[in-house]
Amino acid sequence: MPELVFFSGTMDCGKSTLALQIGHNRSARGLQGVIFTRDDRAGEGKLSSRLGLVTEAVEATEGMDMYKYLVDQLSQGGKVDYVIVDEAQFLAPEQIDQLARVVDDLGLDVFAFGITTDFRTKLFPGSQRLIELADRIESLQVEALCWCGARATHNARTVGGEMVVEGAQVVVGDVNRPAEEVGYEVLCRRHHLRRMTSASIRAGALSPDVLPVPSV
Ligand SMILES: Nc1ncnc2c1ncn2[C@@H]1O[C@H](COP(=O)(O)OP(=O)(O)O)[C@@H](O)[C@H]1O
Ligand SMILES: Cc1cn([C@H]2C[C@H](O)[C@@H](COP(=O)(O)O)O2)c(=O)[nH]c1=O
Repeated sequence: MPELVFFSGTMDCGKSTLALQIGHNRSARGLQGVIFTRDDRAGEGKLSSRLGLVTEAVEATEGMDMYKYLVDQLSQGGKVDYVIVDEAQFLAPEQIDQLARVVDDLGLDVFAFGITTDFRTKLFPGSQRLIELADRIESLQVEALCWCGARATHNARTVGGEMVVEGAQVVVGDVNRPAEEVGYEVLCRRHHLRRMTSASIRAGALSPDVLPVPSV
């Protein structure tokens, strides 16, 4: 049975890498996929992983009918065996509905990848709809870690190392950016709720929340 699968996790947990691996393994067996993405850091029409791999993709622009796009491909004689969607959190809920129709009416597997919540711990509309409609939700096995060593579950936005909790929901960016830039850091819930980033911990020096460092 074809499925709509949502691979979700924090930033930097390997979602795009897995998307590329799934595409590679299928194309190695002669299957042809359509890869969609939206607002990838590498630029329009790219799906990129921090491991250095990048592939061409179809930019899922605002208002694009993804079901119609695939029907058009098929009716023009194109071969489509599966669909990959990266940065799926940025899609509109209607586009997730279109992806569900791709599974149900066109019989194609759809593998969607995205972060669940934004820097304020609120669901992205696209992710919310995926949680509502997906046949399966998968957490990635390689877990990103908070500075304290616990599993990172939330995404923080930082400016000058300080966590911010106000601003636009969508600001394309990356982890490990220079302090003066807008950046992101993955944190455990405890430290997200306390607004404790790695930079604020360094600035605050000794804190009971910092892992003990063994003396050499
Ligand atoms: N230099 C590196 N060596 C090994 N693994 C790395 C390196 N840089 C990044 N990674 C791996 O890549 C992961 C991020 O992959 P990526 O697919 O870009 O994440 P996501 O799409 O979830 O944001 C990191 O969690 C880490 O496991
Ligand atoms: C938390 C959060 C993230 N974003 C942006 C930042 C990145 O461009 C992407 C996530 O990409 P990744 O491959 O999963 O690292 O989302 C945002 O716009 N708003 C946010 O709140």
